[in-house]
Amino acid sequence: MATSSESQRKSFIPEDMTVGFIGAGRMAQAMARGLISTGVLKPKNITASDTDPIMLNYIKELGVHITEDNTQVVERSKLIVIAVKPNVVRLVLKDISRVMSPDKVLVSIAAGIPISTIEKELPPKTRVIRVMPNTPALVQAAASVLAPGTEVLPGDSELVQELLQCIGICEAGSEKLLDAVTGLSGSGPAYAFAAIEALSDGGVKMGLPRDLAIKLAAQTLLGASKMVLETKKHPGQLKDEVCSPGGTTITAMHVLEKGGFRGALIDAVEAATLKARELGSTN
Ligand SMILES: NC(=O)C1=CN([C@@H]2O[C@H](COP(=O)(O)OP(=O)(O)OC[C@H]3O[C@@H](n4cnc5c(N)ncnc54)[C@H](O)[C@@H]3O)[C@@H](O)[C@H]2O)C=CC1
Ligand SMILES: O=C(O)[C@@H]1CCC=N1
Repeated sequence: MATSSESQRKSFIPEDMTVGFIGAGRMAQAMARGLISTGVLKPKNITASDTDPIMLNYIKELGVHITEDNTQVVERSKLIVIAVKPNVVRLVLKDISRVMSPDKVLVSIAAGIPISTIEKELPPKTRVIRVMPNTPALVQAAASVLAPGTEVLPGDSELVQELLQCIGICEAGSEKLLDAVTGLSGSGPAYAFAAIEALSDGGVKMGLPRDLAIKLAAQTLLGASKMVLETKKHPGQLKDEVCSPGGTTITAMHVLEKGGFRGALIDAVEAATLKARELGSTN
């Protein structure tokens, strides 16, 4: 139950909040669907643009306004989310620069693209916030980190954080963290999906039906994640609590160690982080 101080906490999201997505692909669809299903945004207050009519048709199913004109998204929205691939960001910013005004907030979710690059393409005083979310936004389980630009006003970061907290967790951080956030939680759902698939392959190999194996693998990752978040115990301690002396789990952990399981995950996060940095310097 919410405490009285929580229920009285000021909301930064106005009743008539309007949000626009430039690029109506996977992330825009996940975020729009997540925000609509929590009830925090009305579909009529969302506008999405894309150069691909097929993507526009998908997102239209949510009841949002669609357009092929990126400037219309800006004109119709208080908060504009840049959700195109990193190599298209500059082009889009040039496209919308003449209609951006200081009463709007621009959020970029593009991997690697620094705030300074975004601010340079837009009129002075443009309020920019860079965010790294992830696809579980679709089911209100996103992990996001935001970093404010140089021109944000009091309340801007809080507004974006509150919106993102409607679809998961959102931490405020500094920009220097964002490439590593990309390598860990931005790309991380793919690592987890691969783990679920591989675990279920193991189950199938040992005789389980595929659908049961996938369900058990997914629920096991979900349950383990909830235990880390809710018990606040160190994951190493929780791992130890599963490992009975001389038992099945420690035997399997030995196999994982020999296979370089932890090293592979550390390498994966490092590689994705370095790639995010590279995207920032080449785009
Ligand atoms: N997919 C993911 O898990 C995550 C992606 N991101 C970032 O989000 C951004 C979008 O990624 P996705 O949604 O995966 O890509 P996507 O390819 O699914 O969507 C991008 C959309 O932009 C459209 N587009 C291309 N040029 C355009 C233009 N000039 N004007 C308007 N729309 C245009 C494309 O047709 C496409 O539908 C990227 O910058 C990525 O780094 C961030 C976090 C997670
Ligand atoms: O793979 C990518 O580049 C994007 C950024 C984070 C997740 N997907």
